[in-house]
Amino acid sequence: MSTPAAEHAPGRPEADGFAARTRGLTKAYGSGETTVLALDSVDVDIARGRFTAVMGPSGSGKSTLMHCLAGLDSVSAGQVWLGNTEITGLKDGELTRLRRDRIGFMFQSFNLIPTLNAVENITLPMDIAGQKPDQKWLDQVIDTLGLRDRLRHRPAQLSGGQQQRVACARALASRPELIFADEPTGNLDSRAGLEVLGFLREAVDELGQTVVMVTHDPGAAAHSDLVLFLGDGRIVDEMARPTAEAVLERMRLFSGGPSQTPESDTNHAASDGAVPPGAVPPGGDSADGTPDQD
Ligand SMILES: Nc1ncnc2c1ncn2[C@@H]1O[C@H](COP(=O)(O)OP(=O)(O)OP(=O)(O)O)[C@@H](O)[C@H]1O
Repeated sequence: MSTPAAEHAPGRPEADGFAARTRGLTKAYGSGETTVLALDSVDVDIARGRFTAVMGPSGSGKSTLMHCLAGLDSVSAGQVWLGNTEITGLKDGELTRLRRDRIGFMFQSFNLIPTLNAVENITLPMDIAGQKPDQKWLDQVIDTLGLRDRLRHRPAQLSGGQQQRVACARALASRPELIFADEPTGNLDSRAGLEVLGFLREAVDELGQTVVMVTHDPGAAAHSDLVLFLGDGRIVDEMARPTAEAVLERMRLFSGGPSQTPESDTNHAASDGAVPPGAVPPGGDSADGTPDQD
C-alpha cells in the first residue's frame, strides 16, 4: 500500500515533485442542519508525471475533490496548490487564466464543436486563448493518439472512440501541467474505453503528462499508477500498482461485502465500466444476487 507509484513503470525517472497538493482541504455545502461535509480535511499529493485514479462510493467526494483541485469550486477551509501556486484565495479571473493555461479537462461528454474538424477542435482552447500551439508537441500528441488521418474529419464523421481521442488530444494540446479526466470512458463501449485509457497511459509514459482520473470502474483504475480511495469525504486508502482484481477486492471490503474476487465478477467489472462501488456484484454463483457466505 505504501509502495511508491514510481515502481509501476521500471526505468522511468522518479516523479519530479507534485503537480498538485492539498492540505486540510475541507468543503461543506449548505449550512446549519442541512450542511453536507463533502470533503473533510483531505491531504493529497498528486505526483508529477504519474497517473492517479480517484475512486469511492457515490457521494464520497470524488467530483468535489477534482473541482477543488482544478479551481472550479471554492473551498471551505484548507489549501490547494497547483505546482507551486497556491490557488486557494486566487480571484476568479486568475483562476480562469490558471485553468486555461495550466490544466486540461476530459469529460464523459466529449464537448466537441460539430462544425469544426478534428484539428480545429484540438486547437480551439489555444486559439481562444490567443496561444500558438507548439507544432512539434502537437504532432507528437496527434501521432500518439493515432489521429493523423482523421484531422480533417468533423465529429459526426468520427466514431465515439475517435471523438474521445480528439477530446484527449484537445486536453493535451497545450501541454498542461495537469489533466483531469472525469469518467472519461463512461460513455464508451469497452473497446473504445480501453483505447482511451491506453492513450491516457501513453500520455503519462511517453509524453510525461500528469493525469488525475475519477472513475467507478476497477478496470479503468488498473491503468493508473496509484488509486486514492475516498470515503465520506476522506482519503481512506491508497493502492499503488493497482490491478482490477485488487481494486475490486478493496471496494468490496469498503462496501462491507464479502471478501472474494471470482474471476467472472472481475472481468465483468473491468469490461463494462459500470460497477458502482456500493453495487459490486456478490461473490460466488448466486443467481439471486445474494452474497455467498463462507
Ligand atoms: N452543489 C452541491 N450542493 C449540495 N451538496 C452537494 C453539492 N455537490 C455535491 N454535494 C454533496 O457532496 C457530497 C459529495 O459529492 P460528490 O459529487 O463530490 O461525490 P462523488 O463521489 O463524486 O459522487 P458520484 O460518484 O455519485 O459522482 C455528496 O453528499 C453530494 O450530495
